[in-house]
Amino acid sequence: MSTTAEYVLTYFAFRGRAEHIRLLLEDCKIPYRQNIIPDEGESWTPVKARGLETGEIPFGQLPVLHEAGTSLYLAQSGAIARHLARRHHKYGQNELEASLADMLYDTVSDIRQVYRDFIFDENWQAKRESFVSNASNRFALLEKFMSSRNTPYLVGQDTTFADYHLLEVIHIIQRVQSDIIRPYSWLQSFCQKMESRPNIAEYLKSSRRFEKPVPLPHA
Ligand SMILES: N[C@@H](CCC(=O)N[C@@H](CS)C(=O)NCC(=O)O)C(=O)O
Repeated sequence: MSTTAEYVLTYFAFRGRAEHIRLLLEDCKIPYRQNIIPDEGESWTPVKARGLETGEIPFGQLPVLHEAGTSLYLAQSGAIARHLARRHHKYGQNELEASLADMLYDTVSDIRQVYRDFIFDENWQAKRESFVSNASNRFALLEKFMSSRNTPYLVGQDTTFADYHLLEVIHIIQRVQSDIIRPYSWLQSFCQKMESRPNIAEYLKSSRRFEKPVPLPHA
């Protein structure tokens, strides 16, 4: 990571909603600095209050991306991913590809939401089977869509911001069910391609990568 950071990404000490942004930054070798808030409790409360006051955390939630040398403090993980994608050529080659990237990003967000609902459910143990079945059905639909398109990445020959989101969502769901994408050959080959991109492979092994998706013992 460069010391002359172009971007500062503020988030907590876990993967959460920042991870696909980190993956994009890392894959594109975009200089950035992480401003890590140790937890969502004691250390966060004063940071949030100050961030709301100064406008540096505009809606009191993280992640926030700050562009060095500007007054831009961008909240909302989807807006941040799209902003970086526009700036760094990860939004497809034309309007049609951009729209496909949007659709697929939102489709992946829906799968992530199913995962979130499951892990934050106090009866998560009882709901494990139905979660796995729901997630697998959603992956099956994505597999069918992608098999008919037959591109190496979601939109085409190169990655878009949607691909980093999908990789992370597969990774977090594999922690619940390690063979979740075994029936799906496109998804398997996608994962292999993403994980073997040199900058991603290096990042996944690095100390910059947080192990936990969220700070829950079962996640
Ligand atoms: N829609 C927002 C949701 C952001 C969000 O829920 N952030 C959580 C962490 S994942 C947060 O900041 N929680 C602390 C709080 O709300 O005080 C996004 O995608 O960025």
